[in-house]
Amino acid sequence: MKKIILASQSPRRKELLAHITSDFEVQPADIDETVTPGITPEVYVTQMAEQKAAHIFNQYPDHLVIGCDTVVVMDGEILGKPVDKEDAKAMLQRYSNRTHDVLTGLTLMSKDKQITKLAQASVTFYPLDDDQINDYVASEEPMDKAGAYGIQGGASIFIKEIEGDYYAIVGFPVGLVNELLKSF
Ligand SMILES: Cc1cn([C@H]2C[C@H](O)[C@@H](COP(=O)(O)OP(=O)(O)OP(=O)(O)O)O2)c(=O)[nH]c1=O
Repeated sequence: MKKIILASQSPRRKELLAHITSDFEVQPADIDETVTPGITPEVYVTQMAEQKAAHIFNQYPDHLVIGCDTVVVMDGEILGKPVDKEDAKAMLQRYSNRTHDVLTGLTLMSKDKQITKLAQASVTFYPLDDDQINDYVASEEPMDKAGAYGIQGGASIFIKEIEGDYYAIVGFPVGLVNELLKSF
């Protein structure tokens, strides 16, 4: 198999890819992640994954590049990383006692082949009160995460139910990546 490059700055993605192989490099892809008005969440995450992969593939055309992008979708609205703590609080208030979706777009790109897939999950939160939200936001954990929470961390106690791929929520659908790599 070709040498793998993970086009990501995310420590979670690196840790999860290491369950498949230790033989890979990491090269973060700095792309414009502005949301075009009217774009659907599905198109947005898959386009972002493709653009991250393409950005690094253009520099390393002999490698197999993996790009991912994760967003939360609430009432049809795309929620990325919070811009500040107030934004994080507002997002968490919206999840209280409700269900939202998390989408991860995934692209595998090499000279011979390109595959893009969508992985997703529905997540239901318990009711959250202001103290819980304030404490969680004060921990800083929400700030580098899509939708302002980390299911694998402090937000684990907020979760009532999950349907779908847990690893799509964490940002790297590792089982799906493993399956797709078999055809490269
Ligand atoms: C909802 C959720 C998101 N996240 C993370 C996964 C992603 O790292 C991040 C979503 O932001 P992304 O923009 O998808 O990724 P990133 O900026 O962290 O890394 P890169 O673009 O370089 O690949 O949110 C969690 O870790 N846990 C969660 O429960």
